[in-house]
Amino acid sequence: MKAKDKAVSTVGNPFMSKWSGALPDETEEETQERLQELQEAHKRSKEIDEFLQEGKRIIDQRKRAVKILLLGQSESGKSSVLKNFQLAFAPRQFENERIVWKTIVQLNLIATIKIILDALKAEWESDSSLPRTPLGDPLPASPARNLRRIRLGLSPLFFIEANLMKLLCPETPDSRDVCVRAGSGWKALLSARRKSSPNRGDDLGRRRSQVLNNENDPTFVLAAQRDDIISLWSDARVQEVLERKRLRLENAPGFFMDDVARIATLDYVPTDSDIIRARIRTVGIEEHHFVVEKGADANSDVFITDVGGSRSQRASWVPYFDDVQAILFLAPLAFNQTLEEDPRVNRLEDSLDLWKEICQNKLLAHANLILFFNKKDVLTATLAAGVWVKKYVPSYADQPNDVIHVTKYFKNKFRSVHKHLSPIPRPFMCYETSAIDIDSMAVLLIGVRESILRQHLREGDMI
Ligand SMILES: Nc1nc2c(ncn2[C@@H]2O[C@H](COP(=O)(O)OP(=O)(O)OP(=O)(O)O)[C@@H](O)[C@H]2O)c(=O)[nH]1
Ligand SMILES: [Mg+2]
Repeated sequence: MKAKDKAVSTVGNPFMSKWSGALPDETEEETQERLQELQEAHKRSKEIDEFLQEGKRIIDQRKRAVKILLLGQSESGKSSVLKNFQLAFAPRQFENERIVWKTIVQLNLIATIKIILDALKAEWESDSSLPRTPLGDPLPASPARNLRRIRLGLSPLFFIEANLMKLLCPETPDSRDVCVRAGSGWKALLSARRKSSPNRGDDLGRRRSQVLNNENDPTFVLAAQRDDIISLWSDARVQEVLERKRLRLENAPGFFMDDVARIATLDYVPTDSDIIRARIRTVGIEEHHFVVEKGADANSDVFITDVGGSRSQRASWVPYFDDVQAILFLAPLAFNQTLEEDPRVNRLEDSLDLWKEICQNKLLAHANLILFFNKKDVLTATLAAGVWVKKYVPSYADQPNDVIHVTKYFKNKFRSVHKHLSPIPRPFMCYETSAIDIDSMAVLLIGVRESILRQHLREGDMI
């Protein structure tokens, strides 16, 4: 073959175009060989450039990654803040999980219905003082009979609930709340309900095929009993019983009784607000990763670790203190509430004690601590209902019983702990939040992420 037949292309290679001419004393064949080598060297150099570019991109992405640990007592709002993060930064991922939350909202609704029916049963069916019919029914029969009819109609729901709870929380199927063990694949389990069943032989596959079963779907029974549920909740006698028993269900997490007309339908799809308000107790520790989907920081990573906040779970937080840039500590200003796991302990006192432990923990000496005084809406409603802070916190004495003064009082307590117990000085960052206010949370979380990132980059001397 003649040398010019295999002439090497010089297009796109600056060296080649410069050196493509023949050198003195060089045969045409030698010229072509030299050009071939140059071409290969250029290709390798391009590959190295691309490799370095990719490496730089990955390092940049890592540098812009934000790692957050959510801490706080149970029901403080950690998982709700996590959902707000997802909604603000990864709305497509949030959208994909919408179907999962349908079942959780339904389970929350069923749990409340059960509480109401149990309260009524105790009130209306165990009254031995009521005269009885020859068949043993108490008289007057109408409320009790009506209640029994409603309960009968709803009874399939309780089987479904029990089945779902067994599948979702196999370790604590009798728990009052829906609780899910971190890493158990519960989202995959529920999202598969309306998809075809993947034929997996493992535990998740087996549980999936059980959940996939239409008999485990509360939608049909809820839709069929919708009117009864609505009339149950709007019945003045029912409200009177709940009031007398001090069952303030409206203030409980996962309360959806005011939304039954919308939720108990065949085509119900949870809204963003439903999802944020849905209650699931976290058991264990779950690490979440999502990629920012839009904006200047698109494609950067966010890692959020969510923990179970009840007292028995707090010892398991420690291994996660190692590799964290910032801690978001949730402290609801629930001055008049007690812990569910220990009703002798005031929630706010517990939050302050926990805050002390976190502030003085040497492993966390360099972590940014960001305090969220959460459930501000609940505080506002509690004070508006005329509940006096000094009744629960005597040291508050006769200071004004309004949101501004109460918040300031507790903020000062948390600030003082932070100042005196932090092993090394660090700024006190604190925000008043209501995790159910999605729009305000989005604005706040964008700012919080930005400030964590800036601090992280500054510490690493990267800006
Ligand atoms: N009204 C109101 N409800 C809130 C707020 N923040 C959270 N909640 C609700 O409170 C309940 C508990 O919130 P979660 O986020 O599950 O609490 P958590 O801290 O993750 O609790 P554990 O998983 O048990 O540790 C949920 O039903 C939330 O919707 C808030 O600011 N206002
Ligand atoms: Mg949680």
